[in-house]
Amino acid sequence: MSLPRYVRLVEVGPRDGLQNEKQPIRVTDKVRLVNDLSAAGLAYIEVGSFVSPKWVPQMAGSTEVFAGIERHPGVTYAALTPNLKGLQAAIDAGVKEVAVFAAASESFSQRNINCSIADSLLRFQPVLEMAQQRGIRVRGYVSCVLGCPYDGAVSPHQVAAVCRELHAMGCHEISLGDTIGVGTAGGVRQLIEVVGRDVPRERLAGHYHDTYGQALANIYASLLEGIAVFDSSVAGLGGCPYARGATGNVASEDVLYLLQGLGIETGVDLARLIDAGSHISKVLGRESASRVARARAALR
Ligand SMILES: CC(C)(COP(=O)([O-])OP(=O)([O-])OC[C@H]1O[C@@H](n2cnc3c(N)ncnc32)[C@H](O)[C@@H]1OP(=O)([O-])[O-])[C@@H](O)C(=O)NCCC(=O)NCCSC(=O)C[C@@](C)(O)CC(=O)[O-]
Repeated sequence: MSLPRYVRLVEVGPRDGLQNEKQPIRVTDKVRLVNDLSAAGLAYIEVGSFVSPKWVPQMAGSTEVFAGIERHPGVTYAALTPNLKGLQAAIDAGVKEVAVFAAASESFSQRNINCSIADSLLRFQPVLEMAQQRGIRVRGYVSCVLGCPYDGAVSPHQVAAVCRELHAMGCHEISLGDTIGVGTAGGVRQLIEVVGRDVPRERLAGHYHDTYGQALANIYASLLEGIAVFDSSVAGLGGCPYARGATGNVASEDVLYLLQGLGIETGVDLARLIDAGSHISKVLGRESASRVARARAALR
């Protein structure tokens, strides 16, 4: 299969990246990050999530973040909403695209959203219905598509079953989450081959954490399988609060460098993206996890 000419990058740094931070991060710093990312040309930014503050305290200020950001035409500013309460808060904050999040493994589902996979799908049904009535698009996530921190191996058929349900419910896109970054290129190709029988490949996205250093290889493998949407996190921010030892998503700068090398368009400016990552890394008091950002910094 030939490579796509254009790839859409879904920037998840402000949400997936920051949700795991223990230190308080000011709303103004989160707002600055989102604005820097849209200035860099990212057309899809996951700004925050409307979840229980007892479960993920760092996302508690999402309403304030949405109120503070500049909203540019053509840019999607999205949020996670696990239930109707979350959706209502997102609507009140003027959010136009939300995401529901399921898992392919039972234990992760219980730890992350306190219910079974089947119950989570039942809970998402009214979220999808209300969102559709309000003209809000819904993305679906499936976690642990290549392995679970509690249950171990996860079969592609388990993943396909959850993806099929989310797609049938009306999710316009399903993001395949390698939550603990254990996947390899071979496993990714097999996964897409199986899931692609139930959900068209143009409706799938890759969401790869870099815990085992495989994320870029997994993206390349996905490109070869016809996937053209990837989630990534500026400066490689992140980790998952319900997956011990998980690192951040693959760094957006590194993905962009890969795609530029393949001649694939994204609309994102690498220098401005590196600046955005450098600023938030300073705020957090640590070095960027992006290899490209570090290499460029060493040249200065
Ligand atoms: C789903 C629940 C709420 C169930 O949690 P629960 O305790 O079963 O829910 P509940 O309905 O019994 O409510 C308990 C309390 O939470 C409140 N509550 C209930 N809902 C909300 C809401 N939306 N916003 C704010 N508050 C809420 C509710 O009002 C109540 O408050 P109380 O009466 O005790 O004061 C909880 O488990 C939760 O919030 N989980 C979120 C976990 C999370 O955000 N994880 C990270 C995102 S997933 C991820 O990162 C993976 C991904 C997507 O990136 C892909 C990958 O890499 O795998």
